[in-house]
Amino acid sequence: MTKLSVNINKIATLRNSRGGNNPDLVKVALDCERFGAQGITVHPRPDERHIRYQDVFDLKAVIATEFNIEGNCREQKFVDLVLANKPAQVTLVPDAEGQLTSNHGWDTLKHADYLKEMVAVFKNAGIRVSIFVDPVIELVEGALATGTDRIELYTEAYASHFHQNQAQAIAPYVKAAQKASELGLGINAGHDLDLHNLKYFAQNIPNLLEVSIGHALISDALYYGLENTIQLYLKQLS
Ligand SMILES: CC(=O)[C@@H](O)[C@H](O)COP(=O)(O)O
Ligand SMILES: NCC(=O)COP(=O)(O)O
Repeated sequence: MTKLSVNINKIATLRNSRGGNNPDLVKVALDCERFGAQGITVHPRPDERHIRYQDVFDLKAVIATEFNIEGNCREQKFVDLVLANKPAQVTLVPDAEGQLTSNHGWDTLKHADYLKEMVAVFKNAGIRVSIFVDPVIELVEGALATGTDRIELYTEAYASHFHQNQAQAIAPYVKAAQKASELGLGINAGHDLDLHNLKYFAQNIPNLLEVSIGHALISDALYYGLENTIQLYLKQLS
């Protein structure tokens, strides 16, 4: 079964736009769980433009499903935040300073020693680790050498090519996932997954453990409502 983790960054973006507590991030997270989401994902960024560091503490205190914190482990503040909260999973993303959104995975070969060190820091604290990677066989092999439990396949390229040629768009992901499975790595995926492209992805990627979805899901909720939207996404995964 593939778990749906709802990324609630966009709820925090909306809240922050007026400075108050509407919408209430913690309430939305609890509602996502109540409506069937099997996890909550946040991706705090150093400028706290959406998720604030305090949000992570507030969420950790109440979340009953899987809590996944994504971010840049080169920021000491991020490392401290994760270690203080001990989520079920940390996803290491190589964010550049000030970037709009995540736009690449880790070069697990070039940064092998550094990643090995960071994976050990989190695993020693009992936190499952996932490394964000592009769908490239050599990078999946590089991930194995870091000691990570899982990889998260960066799906932007799949999503952007899906409407032109589905088979071509998914081909590198199938190969990367087959390699990961062969090596015993767990497989997550995310970025720009939506109601159009999710089913095909989930049907074609072997052993897909989890998808984290934010932007499209929260946008769809404007039309369908949050409860219906979560059900629609779960249906794509069933
Ligand atoms: C790693 C990933 O693909 C998502 O977490 C994405 O980066 C969301 O971050 P933003 O909401 O800041 O775009
Ligand atoms: N890890 C990907 C994620 O959490 C959500 O990305 P997106 O759906 O907002 O593109």
